[in-house]
Amino acid sequence: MSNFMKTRKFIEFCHGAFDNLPILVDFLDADGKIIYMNKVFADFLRIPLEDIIGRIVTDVNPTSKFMETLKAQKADIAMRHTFPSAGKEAIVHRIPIFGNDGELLGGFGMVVFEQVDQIIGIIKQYENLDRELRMYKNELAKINTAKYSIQDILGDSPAIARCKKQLQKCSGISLNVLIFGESGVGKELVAHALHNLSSRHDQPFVGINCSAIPEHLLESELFGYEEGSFTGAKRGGNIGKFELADGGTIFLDEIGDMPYYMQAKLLRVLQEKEITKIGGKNPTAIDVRVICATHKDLPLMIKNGEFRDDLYYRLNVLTIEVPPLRERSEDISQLVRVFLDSFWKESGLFRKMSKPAMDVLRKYDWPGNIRELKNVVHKMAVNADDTEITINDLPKNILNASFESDFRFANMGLNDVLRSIEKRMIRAALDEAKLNKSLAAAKLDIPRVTLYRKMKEYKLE
Ligand SMILES: Nc1ncnc2c1ncn2[C@@H]1O[C@H](COP(=O)(O)OP(=O)(O)OP(=O)(O)O)[C@@H](O)[C@H]1O
Repeated sequence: MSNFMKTRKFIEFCHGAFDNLPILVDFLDADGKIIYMNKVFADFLRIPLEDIIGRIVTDVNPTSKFMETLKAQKADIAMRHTFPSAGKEAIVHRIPIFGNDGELLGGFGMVVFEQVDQIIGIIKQYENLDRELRMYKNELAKINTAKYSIQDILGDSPAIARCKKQLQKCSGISLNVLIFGESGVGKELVAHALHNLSSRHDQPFVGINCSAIPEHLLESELFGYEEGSFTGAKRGGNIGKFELADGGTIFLDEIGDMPYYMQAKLLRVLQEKEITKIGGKNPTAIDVRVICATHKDLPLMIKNGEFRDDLYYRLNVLTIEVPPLRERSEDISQLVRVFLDSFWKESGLFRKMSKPAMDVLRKYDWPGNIRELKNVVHKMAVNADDTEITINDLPKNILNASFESDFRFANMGLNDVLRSIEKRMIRAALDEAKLNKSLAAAKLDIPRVTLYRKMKEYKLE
């Protein structure tokens, strides 16, 4: 072998292998004599090739450390080295070559980066990309977090206390959860709180509303797609919500609106614990807790052939029922107070609810639940002329419903009903006017003397 490196055959081999490569390469014999160098290396050194071959490496390049490498018989990998003739600092490999018996045959040299500035540039570019990536990851983490905790679920009524107790129980068990309840009762809030109470709280929480995504996009939203899997697919493909939620929780809101064929795909994901992107060949394992919510009657949907029973049984392991607001009217005053406080913070306008107005709100049966209550309170706060929101600021439908519910079963004649309404309105106006008769008369839009007469008549003095 020692002979072979010095043979013409070896030099011919080097010419064939390295002459046309754009990589800077040379070979030395065991004494440090350069036996081969390709032209790109000689050009880099700015020394004619014929003045290099056959000379000791330090004669060609006085700063060379190759003699030390040969002496130490140990490779120097990715070393910084200055080539004075080129006027450049480069990164080089110096590798000793050994024969079968372990004897030193020579050395192989290679310039990895011709200029250290190049790598510094590459490192800077990499650092910038890394910084950008971290920024996007942070942004993504901010989007994919559960915003609400159990403390945000207001109310102390027995109905909501039962719900919160069940929530706490479910949070400790890492199984899928189905949340059900009417629209606007706070199912999404419960899902957030459930994630925040669970052991996955520092992992992503990714929500998707199955009814808000067009049917043909739902699969790619959930599972992602590979590049070129359909016309209009983005370069590099797209990551799906399940993958985004890996390690954490996915919240599938309005699960009752998931198309039937997608229900089968979801069931497969729950069973196999892996997802396959659209256009992808290999499944990826995922560890995601699934929380679903619906206001629909899933057993009825199963009967009608609209929801898969196998998926239902898979999802229905742990359930939380969120009660409608009409079953927890004790909580209304607290909710109103908190909504008015947040309105104050947002708008700078201080408002409080008068007692008669609050009484009506408490009696109303709120088909739109807390969402409706929140909207109504905010609207009344905006429209009120004074800091106190009065009965006059109530939406007509709520006021009418309040009177209707009072008189529907009362078995009273029209005159009695009218008198009762009149008496109640006068009492409310007096309450709100803090017994200031002129103000109360103005509120009722009647002369003061009429108010006095009616107060006497209804014994409201
Ligand atoms: N217990 C609660 N305390 C405070 N705010 C609540 C409570 N429950 C619900 N809300 C508020 O009511 C609104 C509706 O809640 P949410 O969206 O969670 O209801 P939902 O049951 O998921 O409705 P849908 O079925 O229409 O999706 C939100 O603004 C939410 O912040």
